[in-house]
Amino acid sequence: MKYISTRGKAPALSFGDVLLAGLANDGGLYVPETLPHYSKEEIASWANLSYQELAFKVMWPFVEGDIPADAFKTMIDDAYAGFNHSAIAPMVQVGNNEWILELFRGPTLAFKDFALQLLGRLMDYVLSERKEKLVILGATSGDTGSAAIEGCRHSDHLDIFILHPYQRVSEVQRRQMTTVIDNNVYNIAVKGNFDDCQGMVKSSFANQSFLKGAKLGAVNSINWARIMAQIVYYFSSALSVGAPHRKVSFSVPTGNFGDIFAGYLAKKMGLPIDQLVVATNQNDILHRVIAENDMSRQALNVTLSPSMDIMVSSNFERLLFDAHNRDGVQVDELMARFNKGDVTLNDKAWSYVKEHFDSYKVDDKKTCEVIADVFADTQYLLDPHTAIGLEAARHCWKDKSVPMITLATAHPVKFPEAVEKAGCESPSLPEHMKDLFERKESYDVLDNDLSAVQAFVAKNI
Ligand SMILES: Cc1ncc(COP(=O)(O)O)c(C=O)c1O
Ligand SMILES: N[C@@H](CCOP(=O)(O)O)C(=O)O
Repeated sequence: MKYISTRGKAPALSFGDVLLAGLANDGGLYVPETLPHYSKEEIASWANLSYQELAFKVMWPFVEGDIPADAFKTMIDDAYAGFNHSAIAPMVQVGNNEWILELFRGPTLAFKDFALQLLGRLMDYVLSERKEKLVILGATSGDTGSAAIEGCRHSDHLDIFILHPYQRVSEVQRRQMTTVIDNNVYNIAVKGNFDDCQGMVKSSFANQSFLKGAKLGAVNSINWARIMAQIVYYFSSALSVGAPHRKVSFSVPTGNFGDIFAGYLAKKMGLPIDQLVVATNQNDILHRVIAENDMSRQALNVTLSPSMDIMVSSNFERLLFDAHNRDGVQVDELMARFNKGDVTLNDKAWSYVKEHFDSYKVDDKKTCEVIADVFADTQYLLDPHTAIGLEAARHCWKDKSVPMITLATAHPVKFPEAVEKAGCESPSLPEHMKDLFERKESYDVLDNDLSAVQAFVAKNI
């Protein structure tokens, strides 16, 4: 499988090269040149597979040629061995035809584990084959950081630097990152917001001279392998409620547009998806562009769903590439305009976006109400991101005979502030995190300044 850049100027690469490259050297994001497509019969034949077997079926075409089948199977088995439910991504019913897909059963209690447990192993495999090392620079609004650290910390081939916005992640999220005291793990709190952190990561890819010859790698969803691993649970959950013999809809709490983009790809690969609902918090650029064709950048709000406090949604560029007939020149020009301020899409591109996505925005007050109401009705405790997803699902759901699956992207224990504001009791930490608040923390606080961050990285590799 070859991968091409959304801006059309970078060379086409194989899976192994894309995995290590992260961002394309023209500033674009890598996407598969072509997608595999599965017939209804073939998808139906996967109904009784384990999650791991299904993962192999779905992802194999993307890695074939670069990773041997047996090695890939072992990586998949190892990646999901640490999940605390045998179904890996179990489903819970919260209403008539209304489902929650629990994606927080991995070691760091967020959906990021699905991809990052695998990504660390894939990188390790490819780097050891090539006898190379990689410097990982990642940005997090709270969850990617700990999942990436957990996925990469045991590697001899990786040094990992994670930027999080100072005082803007929950305490549980921060401690999950900063209490990992390994020689190859560095946490940096940047006095800025997530977009600042992500901007620094992208600028560092554009000019890597500060690394003095070392190579930079990505763990954010700009890395194609992140998206690839997230496609699997759309298939597993849809199969469990009767697809492909019936349609299924999904509602996805959305920030960087990676998770829902994986759902869009599942649809293009043959999964009969009726609706894909983009659920946002007050940082609603994605809702505005889908509903009103308004892609203007506004100030970032601090919300009770901090992992979605994102204005520059990296993966939206991957969708824009399809919406512009995969013309990198148009995407390059559009992104240049976006970086200067606001942008509207041409009618054709906007129609494409609207054809595939519905959207809804939920504020903090409503988020708390949903957590409280669902708990009162079902005794099921939602995290604030999932609550936004569920509210958006209920608002946008067009055909109630089609099962609606809301992705539960994190465990509520990570967000006690929202849970308590909703009048619920925060659950206790799971056994493997019981002593999280007693563990020693280590992190550096740096100004919102690219050269300070790059100097820190250069000094520590
Ligand atoms: C808990 C949680 N929900 C939702 C999201 C949004 O996912 P995405 O950025 O893939 O849209 C994130 C972070 O990205 C998250 O950590
Ligand atoms: N919500 C994320 C932000 C980074 O998104 P990513 O999916 O591109 O890694 C987080 O929690 O860190």
